[in-house]
Amino acid sequence: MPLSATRGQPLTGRVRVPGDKSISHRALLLGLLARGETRISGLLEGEDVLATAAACRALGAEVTQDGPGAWRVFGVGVGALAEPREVLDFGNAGTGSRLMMGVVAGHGVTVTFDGDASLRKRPMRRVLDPLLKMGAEIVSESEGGRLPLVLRGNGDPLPIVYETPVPSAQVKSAVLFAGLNAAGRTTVVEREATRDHTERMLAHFGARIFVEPEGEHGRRITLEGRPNLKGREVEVPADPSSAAFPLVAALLVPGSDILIEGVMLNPSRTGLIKTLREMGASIEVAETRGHGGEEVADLRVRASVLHGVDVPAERAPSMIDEYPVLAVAAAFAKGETRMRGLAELRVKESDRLAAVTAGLAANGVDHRVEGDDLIVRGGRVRGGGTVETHLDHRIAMSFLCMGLASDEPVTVDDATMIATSFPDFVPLMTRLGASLKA
Ligand SMILES: O=C(O)C1=C[C@@H](OP(=O)(O)O)[C@@H](O)[C@H](O)C1
Ligand SMILES: C=C(OP(=O)(O)O)C(=O)O
Repeated sequence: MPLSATRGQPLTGRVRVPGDKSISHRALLLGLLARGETRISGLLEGEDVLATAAACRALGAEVTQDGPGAWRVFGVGVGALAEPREVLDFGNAGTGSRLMMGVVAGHGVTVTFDGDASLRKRPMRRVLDPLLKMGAEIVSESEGGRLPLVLRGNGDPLPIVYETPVPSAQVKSAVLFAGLNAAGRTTVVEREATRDHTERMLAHFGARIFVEPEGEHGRRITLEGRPNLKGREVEVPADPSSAAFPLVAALLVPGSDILIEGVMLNPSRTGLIKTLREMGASIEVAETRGHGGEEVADLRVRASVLHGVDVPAERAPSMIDEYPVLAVAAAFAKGETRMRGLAELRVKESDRLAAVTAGLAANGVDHRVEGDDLIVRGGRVRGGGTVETHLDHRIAMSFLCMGLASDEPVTVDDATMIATSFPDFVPLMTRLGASLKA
């Protein structure tokens, strides 16, 4: 399903983007692992999260939808998962599949994991390596530790101390979830702090978890095994990674002035806002308040003249999914933007470094890659190109934002994957005044 974006009127109005994807996956998983009822409001009903809901059902939870975003999970408790009869198909979702591998690894069940063509290409060894140390076994796997694979968990996993080799909240979370059923303390050390939603939610559900600083940018997280998790209420705040699209579009389309309501501002997720402000973006943060254990605020965004900046590598974990849309912003910024340390972009839903550079090239944007750095020379954007999305929602949405401000329209070859994380992207952007057409 191709989709094109055309330059038009300024974007105006007030919108609310859907619930945070990372928190939505975790709310369902903790619901499964807690005893009793977990009530979730604001759940992201994107395909990635719905796949996790189906997997939780297959492992024994009762998962029901009461209304839009309102879900209930009757969990089985740590140690009591049922062995699923069917293959767990996680579709496009790295987070759902990898976090669930952690859950399964700490239980005496054997589970087949699969996903779409994109997920089948993504590396799973980074998660499997620590899980094997904890006593899980790989019954079968595809080449290079990829899906489809069969994982046999261990009902008495070993508590380990694990230093993550790459900054990854998914790896950290998988180890902590496996450690839930271990008799003892599981510790994860990360040299660069990544999003901390798992830690916050484990504490919310009643686990004992301790977080200490480690080195200059890292953390040491220790979880006491075999907690008695109890069902809780979870309010999912609006996803800053989804807010990034209307936000950048409003900065780029002259005359725009929009308000994005209640966006989560967890510091482990706000690298994009910080960077855009350094570039000269007008982003006002108002009505800061608490919501579901997170800070949220309304963001007023006005069209701005941007200039290039140097984005340090240590900021990457706090904006890892936002580089495609930052590259689009950089294409319109005066001068050079250097984004450092983007190696992890190569193993997302697509090779995002390759997909972004191909999209920039197709639309006449001057850029180069040096090692793991992407350098974009911005200014006026010609547009007129067709961008291959490679089953990647963020590539699709980022380049549609480009087309809203470029001289010629920008087309993405396939917009279907947008439904994985932001099902109402097109109607929401259209309400703001964007011209998006099939
Ligand atoms: O834990 C999470 O919810 C996520 C962690 C990040 O992946 P990595 O752990 O691979 O960095 C991020 O890219 C992904 O969209 C969501
Ligand atoms: C990388 C992403 O998600 P996941 O790893 O869950 O597929 C993303 O949403 O940008």
